[in-house]
Amino acid sequence: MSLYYEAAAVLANADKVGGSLKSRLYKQKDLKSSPAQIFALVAESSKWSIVLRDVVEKSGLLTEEKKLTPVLALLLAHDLLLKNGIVAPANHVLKLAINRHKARLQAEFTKTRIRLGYSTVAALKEAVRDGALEDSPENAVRHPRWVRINTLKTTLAEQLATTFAGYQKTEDLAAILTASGNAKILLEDPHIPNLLALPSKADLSKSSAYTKGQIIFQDKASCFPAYLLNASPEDGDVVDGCAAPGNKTTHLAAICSERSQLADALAQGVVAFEKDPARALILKKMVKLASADKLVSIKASSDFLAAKAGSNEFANVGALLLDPSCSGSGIVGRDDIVKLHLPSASLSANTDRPQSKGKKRKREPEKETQPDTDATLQLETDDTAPEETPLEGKLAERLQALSTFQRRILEHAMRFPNARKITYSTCSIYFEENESVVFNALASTIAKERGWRILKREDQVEGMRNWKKRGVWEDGKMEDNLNSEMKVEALEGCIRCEKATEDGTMGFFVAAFTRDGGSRQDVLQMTGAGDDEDEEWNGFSDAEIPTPAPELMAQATGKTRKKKKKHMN
Ligand SMILES: C[S@@+](CC[C@H](N)C(=O)[O-])C[C@H]1O[C@@H](n2cnc3c(N)ncnc32)[C@H](O)[C@@H]1O
Repeated sequence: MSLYYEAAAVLANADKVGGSLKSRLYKQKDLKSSPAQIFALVAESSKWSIVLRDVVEKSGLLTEEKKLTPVLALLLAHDLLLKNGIVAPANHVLKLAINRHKARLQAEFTKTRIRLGYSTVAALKEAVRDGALEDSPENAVRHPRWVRINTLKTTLAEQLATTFAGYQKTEDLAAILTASGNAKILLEDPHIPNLLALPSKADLSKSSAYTKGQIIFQDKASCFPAYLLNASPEDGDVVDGCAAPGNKTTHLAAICSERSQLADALAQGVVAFEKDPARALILKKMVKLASADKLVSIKASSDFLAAKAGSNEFANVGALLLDPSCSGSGIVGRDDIVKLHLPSASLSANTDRPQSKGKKRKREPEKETQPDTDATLQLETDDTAPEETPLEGKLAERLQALSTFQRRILEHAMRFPNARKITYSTCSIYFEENESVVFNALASTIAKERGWRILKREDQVEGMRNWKKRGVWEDGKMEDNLNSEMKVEALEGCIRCEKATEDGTMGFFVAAFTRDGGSRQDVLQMTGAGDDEDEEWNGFSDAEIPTPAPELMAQATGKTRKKKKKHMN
């Protein structure tokens, strides 16, 4: 076997040896290539994969060379474009395949380099070496610094005239993505009101607007749920079921406050549940810093699943935002992993990536050498523990536990008798935690009894309606006895964000649910059955709860502000 086939097989974990890249390599006794050579190829290709993915896709290589898998294409493109060529005899099938596309690949490589803003190959190499293109917190190219203007304390106009005075406005996110950290350039987001994009290295943490809670660092995708929920004064109170550290809670409060001012109505209350006591403290600080404590009532150390939906306490709840614990797979990755951004055959040549609108993800026949159905293949480089369970097995079990919990949360929200709006979101890229939870919840007894349905794209607030990336379907992940028209409509209603793309977002998923009003008496009668079912739930492992981003913790644990009077209506 050639170096490339061997590397692809190790990545695919075809022999099911499990463990990290290094342990997989050193357990293979019959490798023709040296483990060090394979390791170097994989590690180097992984660093370049964010660039090479686009090059391979745009070249049309995968469409034309059916023998190549995404992993093989990436490894070969790496050696062809960045090394001294393919390590294989002249008539080797892989060498012949990649060499047929040499000119096109080189041209696409040049175009990608220029698009990324590097005038020379040496400059691009330096950026790749420094990890400047990766979707890490240090990312200089793919992830802007998103800044939400906290309208509970200030206005966009005020901030543009003060904190951002002298900044040049652009409508081109690419300009933000490629700007240096100290460039005074900003973009007013076209989808989310009161949201700005700045260069990723822009440091506003010492600005008075930040320390006063007038601006909040919040990823664009994370602003989708509160905006999509679109709660208005006539909806009554709003529940945030899984609230800490509180970004979405304070966003909700800001939206509710604005709407009530516009409607000249009393602002509705926001009830924020947080099960974890330590995180509830962070939530309290965040809410106070944002001056949301006038609207938000915090249920600290409270399990949302234990809330009696039919009780008088929640009789005025008309909308719920659910952002439960998830795998966090959409969040920026760790440093001790090799991460290959895989090209997709379906996105090859002349298609914008990624495009998933209501379509099945393509599974190529070479599935064997493509171990991960996601666009990114991640693998630890080193084993820190002697455990050797295959990663895929662990992941599948974890996803199963998470999706069961997430579905419980969502179905519990559907029991609130006067609720008419729900959003469900995760910062996960996995179908199991996203579309699968949505479809399973829609098929539940409670959803059918109460008439819950997905909020159609055409009925969503403008910015969300205009967002292009929608739900995806993955074959074989759940029973598919769905009416195809409804399935397409539901997927179209779901919203996805991908990380490390030109959109500048983290990996994220959100869907909204709605239902028409029924008689209040009817729905109250139904509530009893639902509450019994809730009691079976025995909680969820805290180990699954992702920790908040350091910047959030810093903001939350900063100086406390003067306490304002809290009230709920
Ligand atoms: C993904 S985080 C929420 C992030 C938050 N929405 C934000 O934007 O800042 C999930 C939170 O839900 C909490 N949680 C998990 N299960 C819960 C439950 N049953 N009831 C209340 N909170 C829960 C976790 O402790 C965690 O703080």
